[in-house]
Amino acid sequence: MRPGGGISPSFVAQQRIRQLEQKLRAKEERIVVLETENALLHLKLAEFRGLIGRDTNEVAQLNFVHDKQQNLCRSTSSIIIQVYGAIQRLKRDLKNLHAFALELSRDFQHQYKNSLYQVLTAVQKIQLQNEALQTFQTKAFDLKQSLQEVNERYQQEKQKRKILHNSLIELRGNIRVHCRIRPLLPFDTAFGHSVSQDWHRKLSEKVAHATDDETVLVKCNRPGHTLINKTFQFDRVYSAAESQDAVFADVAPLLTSLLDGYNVCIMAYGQTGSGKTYTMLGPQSEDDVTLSTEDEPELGIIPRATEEVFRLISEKPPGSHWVEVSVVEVYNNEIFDLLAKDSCGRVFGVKRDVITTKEGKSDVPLLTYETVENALEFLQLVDKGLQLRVKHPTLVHAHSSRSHLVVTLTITTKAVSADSFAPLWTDEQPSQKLSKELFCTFPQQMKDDKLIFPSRASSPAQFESVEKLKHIKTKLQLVDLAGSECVGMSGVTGVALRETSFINRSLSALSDVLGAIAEQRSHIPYRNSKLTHLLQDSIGGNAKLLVMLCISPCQKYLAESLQSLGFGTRARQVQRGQVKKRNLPVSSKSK
Ligand SMILES: Nc1ncnc2c1ncn2[C@@H]1O[C@H](COP(=O)(O)OP(=O)(O)OP(=O)(O)O)[C@@H](O)[C@H]1O
Repeated sequence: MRPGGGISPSFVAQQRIRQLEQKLRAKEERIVVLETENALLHLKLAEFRGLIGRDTNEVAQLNFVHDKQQNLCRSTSSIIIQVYGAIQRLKRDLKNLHAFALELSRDFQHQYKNSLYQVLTAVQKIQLQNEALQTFQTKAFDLKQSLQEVNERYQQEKQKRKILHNSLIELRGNIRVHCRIRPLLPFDTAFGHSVSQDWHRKLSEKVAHATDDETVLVKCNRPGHTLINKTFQFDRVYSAAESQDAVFADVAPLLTSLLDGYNVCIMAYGQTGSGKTYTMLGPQSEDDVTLSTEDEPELGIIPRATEEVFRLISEKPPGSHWVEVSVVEVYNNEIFDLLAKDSCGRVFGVKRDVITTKEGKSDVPLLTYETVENALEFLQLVDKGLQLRVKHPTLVHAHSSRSHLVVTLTITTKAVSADSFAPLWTDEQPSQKLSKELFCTFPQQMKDDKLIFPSRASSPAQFESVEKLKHIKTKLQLVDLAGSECVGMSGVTGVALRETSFINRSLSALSDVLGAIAEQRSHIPYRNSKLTHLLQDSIGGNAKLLVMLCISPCQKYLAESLQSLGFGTRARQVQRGQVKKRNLPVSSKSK
């Protein structure tokens, strides 16, 4: 301190120095502390560095792991994204599916309802139908019963019809004569130059007329004689205008008799060129004898009758009837089989003979019979036969048939036990129907011929053997006779004259047979000619004969026409007796 009390500068400086020194010491202490702390920190730093060194590895490892995890994370998240996408899609699909399922379910329910409704409607319908069915069944039963009654009545009526039909035919006569006057044709007016105009006119004049359905008027105006009108009565007379249809309409009922068990013969008689072949077969052209079904309205009796026979058979039980055909010509009193074939299958006329069997029937041994199923097959066969038929030109016309043509249809009917049919039509076997049919058709024969067997055939085989036992045969003989003529008119000489002589002789034998039948002579001279011998079963007491007289209308043929009308009148006088049905069943082999 400074005397006077004031503080010297040195003191202050000292003070200051001391303070500074104190500060310095404090700083140094602080430095020591800090250095210590620094050393400690270095230590710690070293320690930490060591630690850091270790941690760096760990960090590297961790980094590696981290990277890996990050990679994993990345791939996982892409998978997650994919899975998410898939889930989204799945969700969408599921949603669609659900919607679809809902739709389906709605549809199903709708359909189910519809089906249920339909089933219910169907059930209702079925119930209604069942009721209707029951009503129908009741009605059917009633109808069945009335049908049965109607059937029974039908059978009775059928029997009555047959009886009436046959009575009618019998009333008309078992030998019926029809007369057909053909139109005037160009060859009727063809004369040589030697004939004067006057004669020409006279000879062409029409002298035969149909005055009504049963009468022929002939104006006989012969030179040097007074005019006489002659009338002839027949069962039916056809004028020139009448068609083949009209002619056949009167023939057809005879065919019903054929299936009723009678032999039937239809023959055309008349002079050369009078229309016999036209009436029996139909028109035939110059060089073709073919029977054509195309020209139907013109077809003659033979094709029409065959058609009708097959139609009638079609109404019978199937297989109960069959038809065989033979075609023969009688030429110069010899029989020729026109269906016989040579080894190459060609047809050629083979001479045959006619005999009388033990049963008194006529038979032609070795004659060819062809089974036919229909009219067409028949026509084809007849056509073949016709190609062989002998024809020569005469003064009357160019295609005169010089032989008698006999076409025979043999109808065989199976005869079976009559007691083998059931009482009802329904549920019966065809064979039973057949036996019933046969019993209705041939009641008398089946009884007379003891075709009713003691007991019902118990097995089909037995029945079959029974069926094979008996056959009933009936014959339809269709005859186109050769022309009856005066030798002068036909203008023939030599071989042709001999033919004409044979023709006339056989026609005269036919007339004699009809005359003997008319006079009820005990002996009928069937065997006087091959023609009558051949036709024996179809003319006479047990058969129905239709003679179709064919007449040329003009004066030129007056003599021949009168001769034919005389023949017809004689045939018509044959006593009209009861005809017996054929009652002898014959074995199928005897032909
Ligand atoms: N009703 C008729 N209508 C039309 N033409 C007919 C008639 N009748 C016969 N004819 C014709 O007269 C000609 C002679 O007839 P057809 O050949 O049938 O006589 P035919 O009596 O059989 O003679 P033949 O005995 O000489 O064989 C034939 O051309 C035939 O077509």
